[in-house]
Amino acid sequence: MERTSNILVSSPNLKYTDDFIFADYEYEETLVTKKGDDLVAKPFKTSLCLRTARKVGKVGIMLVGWGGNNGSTFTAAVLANKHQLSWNTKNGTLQSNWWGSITQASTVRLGMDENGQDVYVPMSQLLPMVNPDDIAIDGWDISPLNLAESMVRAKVIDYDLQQKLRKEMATMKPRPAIYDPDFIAANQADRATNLIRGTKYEQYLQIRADIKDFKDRQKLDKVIVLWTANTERFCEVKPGIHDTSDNIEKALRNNEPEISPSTVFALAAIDEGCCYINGSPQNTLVDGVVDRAERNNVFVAGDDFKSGQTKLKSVLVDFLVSAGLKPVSIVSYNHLGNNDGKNLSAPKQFRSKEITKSNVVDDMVESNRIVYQPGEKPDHVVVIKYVPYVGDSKRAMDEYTSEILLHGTNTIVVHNTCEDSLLAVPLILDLALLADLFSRLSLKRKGTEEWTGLHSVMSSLSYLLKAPLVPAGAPVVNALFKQRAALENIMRAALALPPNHQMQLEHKVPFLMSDLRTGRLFSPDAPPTKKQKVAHTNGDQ
Ligand SMILES: NC(=O)c1ccc[n+]([C@@H]2O[C@H](COP(=O)([O-])OP(=O)(O)OC[C@H]3O[C@@H](n4cnc5c(N)ncnc54)[C@H](O)[C@@H]3O)[C@@H](O)[C@H]2O)c1
Ligand SMILES: O=P([O-])([O-])O[C@@H]1[C@@H](O)[C@H](O)[C@@H](O)[C@H](O)[C@@H]1O
Repeated sequence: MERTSNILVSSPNLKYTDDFIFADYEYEETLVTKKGDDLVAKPFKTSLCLRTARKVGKVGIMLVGWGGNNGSTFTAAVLANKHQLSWNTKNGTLQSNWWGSITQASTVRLGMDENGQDVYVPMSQLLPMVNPDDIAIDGWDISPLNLAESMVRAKVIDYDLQQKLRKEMATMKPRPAIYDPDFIAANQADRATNLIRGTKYEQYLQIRADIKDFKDRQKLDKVIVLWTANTERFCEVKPGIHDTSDNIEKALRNNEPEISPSTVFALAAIDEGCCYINGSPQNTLVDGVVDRAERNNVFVAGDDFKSGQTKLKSVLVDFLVSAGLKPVSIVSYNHLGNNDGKNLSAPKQFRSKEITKSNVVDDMVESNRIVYQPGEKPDHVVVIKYVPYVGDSKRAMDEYTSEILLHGTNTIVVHNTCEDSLLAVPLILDLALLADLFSRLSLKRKGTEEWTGLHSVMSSLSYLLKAPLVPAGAPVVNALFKQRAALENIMRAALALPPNHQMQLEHKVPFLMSDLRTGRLFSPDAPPTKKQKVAHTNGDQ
């Protein structure tokens, strides 16, 4: 698709200034209340104003775990696309791309043309977004290898492309990081030689200094800190320690053992005003961290990139349940041989991943009380095995068994082989770009003065995460296309455009079909044109 020209919305509800896009938007919902045996559905609307800052500024991403498969592959992908590199393989010459990134390689339905045909535009064109070529990258790793050495170790990028990237990536070296052997597998100890020594609080101060240093050196307007380091065991959440910002501050200063390295990174990022995103499954974002983020008006998001098996599961189960079928057994097995798989071969680290991979069907099951009794759930098993030989090429096998008409059964078996990092890296880009976009979005009730941002827990990013963190009391949505619709429609609202409802009545209702043909559909108040008069005379209503 050729790069479209700028999208301009022509509406009395939208105003462009040099600095902002202002949108008046009627947010509509339906309140359902139970009255005796009746469910009463009452539509309601809230008049909102949305404001999107147009100036994107210079954005930097600091990766925790920069030297890992994802971190090194992300860096390679940014540089390969920035320099528009091509490279030779046995299948011929290949060009760089961002396939798998919804911001860079997916489209959104903008509306329809005068013939009623859908018009799609790149998601990146809807609202001002960071250009991936302009991103500055830095980060930390407990391993001392520079990014070229890390890329070679990862064995993800084709050899010829590696050669074109090595020189520039060799100049990139991860900053020393926080290592606590109690939180990641013992088999990671041999790479843990690039460390910040001292107490947790001293380490916290060093991380803050690192962020400041990066921001100053690169003259950045914004830094996003994203965890793509090893999966940690869940921390044991303790009242008086993890529950409030003040308590976690005290615990940090007291060197509390149950404050994990990832939570130290999160607190440092938040206190430097940086959005913090958790790409792994552990419970980094405990209540005290969220409390801190809310007090500092900073965004957090997590947990665990939704890249492969789980992403497919959040589509398949949604399809089965919404089709009135009843998934009764789901088995997800995979083996892989990268360092992530090595770390996950330890029981406590696997348990973190098992949790995020298992909870993804809950909302879909809850949505259908016809096929499921209250509390009833499918059998659901997750298995991950470490097989060094296959490296980053994850082999996933899934079996979905559902009950169908008259208690028949249907079994779907899926086999999926992929370079796991090539699936995760586009999500890292999207998480960062969408976090930046939504941090430039403000809202207020129409007729009031005070603008406020979205909630600090950025649940709008849930499409990209296995176990979406949501504000207290909010429902967790895992169904992938509901998540995607939410993302698209929030972006449309910022342009004063209604949600995509997919009804296409102009192709289903004869008089609307006629209005479409005559052009009356687009200007119902205008005096009928000659075409419309003829249509009217011909009885086309
Ligand atoms: N498809 C995917 O690759 C995918 C999908 C979902 C989630 N994840 C998660 O993303 C994370 C990274 O995956 P990966 O394949 O890049 O793993 P990896 O093991 O290759 O990279 C992790 C890096 O983190 C470093 N590290 C460990 N502890 C650290 C710490 N405290 N501070 C700084 N660096 C530290 C390690 O040295 C390593 O270089 C894992 O937690 C994984 O579960 C990956
Ligand atoms: O995203 P997904 O394919 O469901 O889950 C993946 C697991 O199957 C894999 O074993 C693990 O190494 C990755 O980190 C990722 O979490």
